[in-house]
Amino acid sequence: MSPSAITPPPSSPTTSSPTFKILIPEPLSEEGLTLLRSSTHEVTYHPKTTPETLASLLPSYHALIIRSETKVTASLLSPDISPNLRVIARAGVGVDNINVEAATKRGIIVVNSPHGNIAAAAEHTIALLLATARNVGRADAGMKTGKWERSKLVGVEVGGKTLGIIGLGKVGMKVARMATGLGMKVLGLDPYASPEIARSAGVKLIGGGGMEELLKEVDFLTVHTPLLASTADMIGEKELRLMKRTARVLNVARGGVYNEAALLKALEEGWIAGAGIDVYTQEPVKFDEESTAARLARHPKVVATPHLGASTVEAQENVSMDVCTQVLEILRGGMPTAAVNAPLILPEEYRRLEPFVKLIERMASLYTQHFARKKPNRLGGRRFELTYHGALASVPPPSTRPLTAALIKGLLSSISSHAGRDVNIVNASLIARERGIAIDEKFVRDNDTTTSTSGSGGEGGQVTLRSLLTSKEGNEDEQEQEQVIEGVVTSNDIFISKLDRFAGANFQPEGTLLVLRNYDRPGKIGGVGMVVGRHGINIRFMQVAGLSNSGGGGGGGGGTKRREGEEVREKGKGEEDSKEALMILGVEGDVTEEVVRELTSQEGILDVSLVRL
Ligand SMILES: NC(=O)C1=CN([C@@H]2O[C@H](COP(=O)(O)OP(=O)(O)OC[C@H]3O[C@@H](n4cnc5c(N)ncnc54)[C@H](O)[C@@H]3O)[C@@H](O)[C@H]2O)C=CC1
Ligand SMILES: O=C(O)C(=O)COP(=O)(O)O
Repeated sequence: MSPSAITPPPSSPTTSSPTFKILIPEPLSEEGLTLLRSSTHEVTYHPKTTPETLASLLPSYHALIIRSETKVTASLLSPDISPNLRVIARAGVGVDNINVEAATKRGIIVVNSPHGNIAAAAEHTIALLLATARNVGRADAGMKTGKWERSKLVGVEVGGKTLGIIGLGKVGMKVARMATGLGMKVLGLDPYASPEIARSAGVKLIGGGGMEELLKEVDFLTVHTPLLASTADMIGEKELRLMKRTARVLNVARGGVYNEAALLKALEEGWIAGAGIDVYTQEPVKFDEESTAARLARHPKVVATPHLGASTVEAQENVSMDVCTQVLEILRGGMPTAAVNAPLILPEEYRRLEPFVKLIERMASLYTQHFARKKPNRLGGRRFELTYHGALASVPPPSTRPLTAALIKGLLSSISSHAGRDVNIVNASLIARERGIAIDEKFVRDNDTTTSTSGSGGEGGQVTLRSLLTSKEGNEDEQEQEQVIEGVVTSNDIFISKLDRFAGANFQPEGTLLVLRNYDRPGKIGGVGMVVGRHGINIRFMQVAGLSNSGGGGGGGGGTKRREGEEVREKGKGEEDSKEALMILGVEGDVTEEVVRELTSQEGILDVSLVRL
């Protein structure tokens, strides 16, 4: 996807293939590892890294790929321990082992694999359901020690029984469908579930406050919520006491959604009949410490597995590919498909926004380097208005966060004073607020403006970036009150069509540009050509833009490309001396301060900006 949506490599051009460092401190399936190793990045695979080693390794890494055992705490996310970190990828669903808030504050993107192991988790739940019902664990353990026990291990059938599911998300719904297939009656509790979808899966949705009703009725209970402050200890002593003495409970969600001490007591005192447990508050369970988790895992009425919900060959391939693909995409500046701390934007929507993201980022960077270069701290206290015309205005996207993030990123990328943080979709609005930059957006459905996108099919559009002072300062000259850049997306390319008061040129915002404001008099182009030629600088293109109100764009050639050495007809002969024009040169070579000084001292040149995009 986009080479410019999120974060460019530190001080390296986005066009090259940068090398970043990726750390994988937990087991990860080979498919994703192979993908990472085929990139230009440096991959460190240490599947048994201890927390201490992790802290010592992290400073030099840009990406961290983990599963459930690595705890990414706020202290690991402090700038001194992980100064370069830009993405944490969870090869699985649950992100309760990551301090997402601390990551967000630092603009670190957190991604996961929301679908990759869902089938595995649901199937494991059914495995525990049946194993718990039929004492499979104890029977197997007995056989291994030579015991042929039949009468002690009489189980119960699940067909015709009632299963209660708390949390009807991806895993919960899958479990529901499988359970109805086993002939079970399914009751569901989830304040955010869709009643239609639940009904279509044969689930009777219990209304809000229906926990008590559900607990009293079910023969089996399974929880499939994430571990959140609101779901921690959701099933405790009070809830377990409401259940039938013959009921069995399952936990393939997270240790902590059931209160472990209460569950142990319920099993020991016979308030419930059994449990199937895959996840614990302490992982790995420390058996030598006799923790509550260890006592539960050892309990004869418990079928215990060591967090195996996602441990199938297929699920591990899925999650590994999901997160490795996203990590590579993020490291090359693109959009993740499953960012936990960024607004969800569908890949097809992002593809549509991609050229606009690129255009706006370049427009904003041009803004800073052209208008604000002498006073970069003056970005704060300005209001930036993005006006979308054409396709984007006709069918506005569900989210313009990538566009506003591109604006902030472009504004700040050429100046280093944004506290060393990379700007991305995760932290852009926070950084803008901190810097006093206000952003407005407008959608203008006018047919006229789309004319500049002719030939672009339906996907073209025009964006106007207008910057206004929010407070008028005494010494501000008039030109600084309102500054404008207009850009155009055609189906294949992006162009700048207006810069400040000057229009008539259409230049591609890329590479090194020299933007010269001059009196529109003969001889200017020759003089400029001489200076750059003397310094061995090659001119890729030259365009001249005239005052936009001078009629017909007045831009000396209306955007006609001029190459070095070509005979060019100087514009403005006979016009008043005071009339200004803008000369835009795309150049290759070492444009030093000296070159800029020399150009500025040329007769009739009012102002020169060096812009690197
Ligand atoms: N044991 C394992 O290896 C695995 C465990 N998991 C765990 O399963 C959890 C669920 O995964 P998904 O189904 O993919 O998540 P999901 O986000 O699709 O579904 C979670 C559901 O819980 C509901 N919910 C949240 N708070 C609730 C509450 N207080 N009461 C009732 N419902 C509530 C939500 O509305 C949502 O529908 C994950 O967060 C993870 O912790 C997931 C995969 C493997
Ligand atoms: O995806 C999840 O939420 C899981 O719990 C899977 O954990 P794991 O990656 O197997 O350590």
